[in-house]
Amino acid sequence: MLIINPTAGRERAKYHKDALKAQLETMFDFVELRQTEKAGDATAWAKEASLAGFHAVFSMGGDGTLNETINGLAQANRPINFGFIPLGTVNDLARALRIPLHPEAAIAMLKHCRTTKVDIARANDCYFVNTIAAGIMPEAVGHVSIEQKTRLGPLAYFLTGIKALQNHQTSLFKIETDDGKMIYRSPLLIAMLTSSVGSFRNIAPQARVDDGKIWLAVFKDFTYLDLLKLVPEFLAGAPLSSEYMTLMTTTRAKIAIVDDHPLSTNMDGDEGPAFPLDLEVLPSFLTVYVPDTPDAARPHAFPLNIPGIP
Ligand SMILES: Nc1ncnc2c1ncn2[C@@H]1O[C@H](COP(=O)(O)OP(=O)(O)OP(=O)(O)O)[C@@H](O)[C@H]1O
Repeated sequence: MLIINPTAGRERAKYHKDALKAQLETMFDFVELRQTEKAGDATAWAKEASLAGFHAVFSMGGDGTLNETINGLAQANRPINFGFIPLGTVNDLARALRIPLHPEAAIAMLKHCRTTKVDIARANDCYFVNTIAAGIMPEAVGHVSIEQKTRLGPLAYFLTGIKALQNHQTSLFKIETDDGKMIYRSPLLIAMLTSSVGSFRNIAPQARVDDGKIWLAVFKDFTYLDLLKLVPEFLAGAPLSSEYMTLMTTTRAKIAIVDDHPLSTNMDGDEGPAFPLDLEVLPSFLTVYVPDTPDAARPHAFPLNIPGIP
């Protein structure tokens, strides 16, 4: 089954859907193409395909479409292959798996592909494949406009987030992991499964898509001087030091907000479930089509995130 979001990535799917279907017809006996009409379609159809015993589900769209499709596969909980053609602004999973960010190249990649295992995680009754984040920064990036995304690419999220961090709004988080209970006051908390977060690789560069771990970063409050020092280093690809965050790994986490200030979450780029969060990794749940090169699951070496350059 091929699920396409015709509105994703500034409606670019129409230019690529025929080539993708034709490529898939060389790989499978039968390809059913469906185009989403609303939120929830990709989840329902991926689940339907999985329960019906389809060999594979492919999706073409941004991170929202990817997340919806994965939720359908997780709800069905059957063995099935998964492939995707990125059309969005950030495309963290594609970056982490070295799937080309240009649709034509990603379709061509399917001529010489293999499958690899990828972890997903459950957050309450939803699933994610990249990140779940909470704090002033993810709340702000939820309001980035299509114009900003078009003009600046992933930098639109970064600049909006940095601006928001200057508000110094923090929350008191109670975190229970494999290592025990902790309390942190923090402006930003990110749980990650891959090394690519908002297209950057500085937070948990060691994370592997199949390491069976949730990487949890709890940030310290940033002063103006911290930001001045940090931003150029961050943009140049330097890993973030423990001076600015506590980084831990776990297979489960329960996270609650202790103070009264309500906070929403952002999951794979869209609004996520509400606190308290119950996180659990599902190791190697997905079997994903990736380039047939030995280093396919390694991160890109290129550290700078220049809009339009993968
Ligand atoms: N036909 C449709 N019309 C409007 N919205 C749709 C339609 N089909 C799906 N959607 C919704 O569009 C949302 C956004 O899609 P997606 O994130 O894939 O694209 P995008 O916003 O262009 O990508 P990015 O955020 O990475 O730039 C999805 O979460 C989905 O619920």
